Amino acid sequence: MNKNITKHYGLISKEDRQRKNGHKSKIVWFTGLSGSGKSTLAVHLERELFARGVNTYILDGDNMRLGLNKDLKFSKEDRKENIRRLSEVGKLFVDAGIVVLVSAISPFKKDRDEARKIFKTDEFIEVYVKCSLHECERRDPKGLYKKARAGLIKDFTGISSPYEPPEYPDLILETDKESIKNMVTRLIDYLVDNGLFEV
Ligand SMILES: Nc1ncnc2c1ncn2[C@@H]1O[C@H](COP(=O)(O)OS(=O)(=O)O)[C@@H](OP(=O)(O)O)[C@H]1O
Ligand SMILES: Nc1ncnc2c1ncn2[C@@H]1O[C@H](COP(=O)(O)OP(=O)(O)O)[C@@H](O)[C@H]1O
Repeated sequence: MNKNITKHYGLISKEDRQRKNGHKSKIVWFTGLSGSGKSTLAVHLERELFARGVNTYILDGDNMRLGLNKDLKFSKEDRKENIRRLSEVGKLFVDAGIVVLVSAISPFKKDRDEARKIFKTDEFIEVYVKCSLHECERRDPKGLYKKARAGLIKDFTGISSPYEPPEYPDLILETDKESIKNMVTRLIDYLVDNGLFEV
């Protein structure tokens, strides 16, 4: 921390923005294996929230790695930095009054816990997108498991790099057992029951 840096405060607060928007701002953090269904759930949840007048934005690991995070690879250190940046960008969105949906493998518990720490308790919702490796590999929507098994991708999560499941996620969605529609309904119910529209 540079002691010569001073924080500046605006005249409009996060709470002012939430009141104007008619909803709280939150970060919904989807974690799970590649192919578990994080992006699919995020886009379907966004559509349902949008239909209810909620201001949303998706931060997708893959997409962020095409821009802001293009200097990062998949070592443990780079994944840590990836998650740190996603959480910091997510915090800016939450400050701006948005419900931000993060879709990132985020395989390490410590990195997810660090991300959670920079938010208020009820702002950060960890969603474990649970799906067996066998099923993710069967889906293989981008053909990456096939490449990883052939040794063409190093440090591939689930194959040659670990995934640490969350111990106490706020929600568990089992995408090899439940329909997308049901899971999105559960997500919306969770958000509403936890005060999304109470501003
Ligand atoms: N080695 C390796 N391991 C895992 N994933 C890989 C790898 N190389 C490329 N990809 C593609 O990158 C996407 C994961 O990026 P993330 O930013 O979500 O990863 S992480 O949170 O930093 O672990 C991931 O996207 P999803 O399949 O949507 O999860 C893959 O498309
Ligand atoms: N119940 C389900 N929930 C989410 N995705 C599912 C489900 N059933 C099948 N799928 C499919 O699994 C794949 C998941 O891919 P994706 O959403 O890109 O995962 P991730 O973002 O975790 O890598 C998609 O092709 C999706 O259509």
